[in-house]
Amino acid sequence: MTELLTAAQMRAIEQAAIASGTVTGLALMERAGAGVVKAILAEWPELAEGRQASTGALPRTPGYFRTENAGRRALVLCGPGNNGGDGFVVARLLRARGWEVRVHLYGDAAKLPPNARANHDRWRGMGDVSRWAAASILGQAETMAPDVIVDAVFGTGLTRPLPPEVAAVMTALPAGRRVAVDAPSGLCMDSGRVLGAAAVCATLTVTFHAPKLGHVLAEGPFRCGVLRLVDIGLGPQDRADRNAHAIVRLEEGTGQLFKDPHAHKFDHGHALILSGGPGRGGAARLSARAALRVGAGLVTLGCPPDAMAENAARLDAIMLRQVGGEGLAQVLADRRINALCLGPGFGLGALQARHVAEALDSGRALVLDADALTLLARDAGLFAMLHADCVLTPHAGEFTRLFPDITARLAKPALGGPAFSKVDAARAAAARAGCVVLFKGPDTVIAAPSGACRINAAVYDRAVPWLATAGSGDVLAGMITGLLARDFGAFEAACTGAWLHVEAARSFGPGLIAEDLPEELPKVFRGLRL
Ligand SMILES: NC(=O)C1=CN([C@@H]2O[C@H](COP(=O)(O)OP(=O)(O)OC[C@H]3O[C@@H](n4cnc5c(N)ncnc54)[C@H](OP(=O)(O)O)[C@@H]3O)[C@@H](O)[C@H]2O)[C@@H](O)CC1
Ligand SMILES: [K+]
Repeated sequence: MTELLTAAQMRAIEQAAIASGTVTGLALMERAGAGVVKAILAEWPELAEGRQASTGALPRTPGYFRTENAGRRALVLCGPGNNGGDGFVVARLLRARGWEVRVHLYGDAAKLPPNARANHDRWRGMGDVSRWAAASILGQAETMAPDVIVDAVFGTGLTRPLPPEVAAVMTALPAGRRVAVDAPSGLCMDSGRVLGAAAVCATLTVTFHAPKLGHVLAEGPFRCGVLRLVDIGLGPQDRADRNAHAIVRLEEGTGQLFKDPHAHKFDHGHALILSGGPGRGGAARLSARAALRVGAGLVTLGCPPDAMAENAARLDAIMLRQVGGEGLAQVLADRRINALCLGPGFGLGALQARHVAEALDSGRALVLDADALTLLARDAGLFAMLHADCVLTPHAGEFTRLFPDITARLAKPALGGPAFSKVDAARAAAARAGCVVLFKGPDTVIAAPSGACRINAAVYDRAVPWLATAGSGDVLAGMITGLLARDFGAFEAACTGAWLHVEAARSFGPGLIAEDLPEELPKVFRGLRL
């Protein structure tokens, strides 16, 4: 499973590898720069040919420079750290392919760190380095009409907003192929947030060894454009941090979705979904359908007496039970009911609050979504009843209601790195609630009170904008409830449910409505060869 690293973890990995003597910092930098050039040519294969190649009029280039890319032009912007060092490598390798390359340095060459300085000096044997001047860089970007602009100003070492003279350039770069080395300058790699107000909008970002949190969180995907990962030879043994909970993983697994062919339906659990009153049952029915499709052995919808007729007319495989003022005790006397879902279309009255309290008191595994989250936010007593087998599934608005102080930290302008991130927010919320928190979005973050954390990233080629549709959250709550019924632990149920939810949406494609999601699960399962 892919690990998402913080900038500090990446630095520790590099330092450990260098300290072990297996590789030098200079070799890593060379591989990084070479990886960027390779990624550029893979992304835009037309650049591997000279501009005039089709006319046969290739200009002659002196010395050992190859001419296959003659006429291609790059503007390389380097910064004061090792990201700049990568930029000098890129400049040299492009020049060696016959490109015309112009290099600008923000900072003082004499103060570059040793490896960056070495590559600066190697480049100086081939070409000039201009001092940073916003007007002249932008002028050159206009007149030179570069095929590629390389942003090697700041990478994982960014600690504060871009200086004004850098921001002036980075926010005014012409449209075209803008390649960010490791990170679009201005973007915090721990949070995906822009430090201050300015950052590059890249068309291609090439990063090394492992993606960083900032590539998938918040503004990261928008700023990075296409993300490519380059192996620079740091093996899996070069782990920064052996504390598993410090590592955030990208959710890409399927948990234990296989079913034992000899098992009985009761072996797959019995989920109870509570519904609201008449005319409000659609959301809970969606949840119930998702719980059944994800593999719960039995699913019962519980609803008030006056909603029985409506639900009876709409349900077949899903069983129906009346749950009214008498409370949940009678229903929960059936010990086979092992997972509950409260919230979708539920209502916000005193009776619903009592049902939430009873559900929590029962100690059963449960998902609290939608209205149940609002009830929790209103009542500290209810909130205090949360336990380790609960999953909260807030979207941003519900998260704010539940954890206003944590949202306030997330909303505060990010002026220094590492900036407070959605991962930090979800972890803080899970620790406070004492249960699993699934903080929704294209960058859904799932955190457990232990600190374990995964991101279900529906970004880049996994983006599913059509998942933002009415009822989609109800389906997610139902999928997680069904997995809880199947005896998944709360954290695994939330992670696997979130993953399946996106996979179902990807499988169906544009035009999706919430009803389609549960119906798409069989196809997703077939793809997994279950
Ligand atoms: N280590 C390795 O072996 C390898 C590293 N690799 C590459 O190195 C990159 C990380 O390098 P890095 O740590 O030197 O950080 P980088 O992003 O270049 O910037 C640091 C400099 O910027 C400065 N600075 C920060 N913010 C600023 C601001 N707003 N305004 C002005 N200045 C600011 C900061 O100064 P300071 O904060 O100390 O004052 C410092 O001088 C990584 O992204 C990858 O590309 C690869 O080659 C693989 C091998
Ligand atoms: K950069």
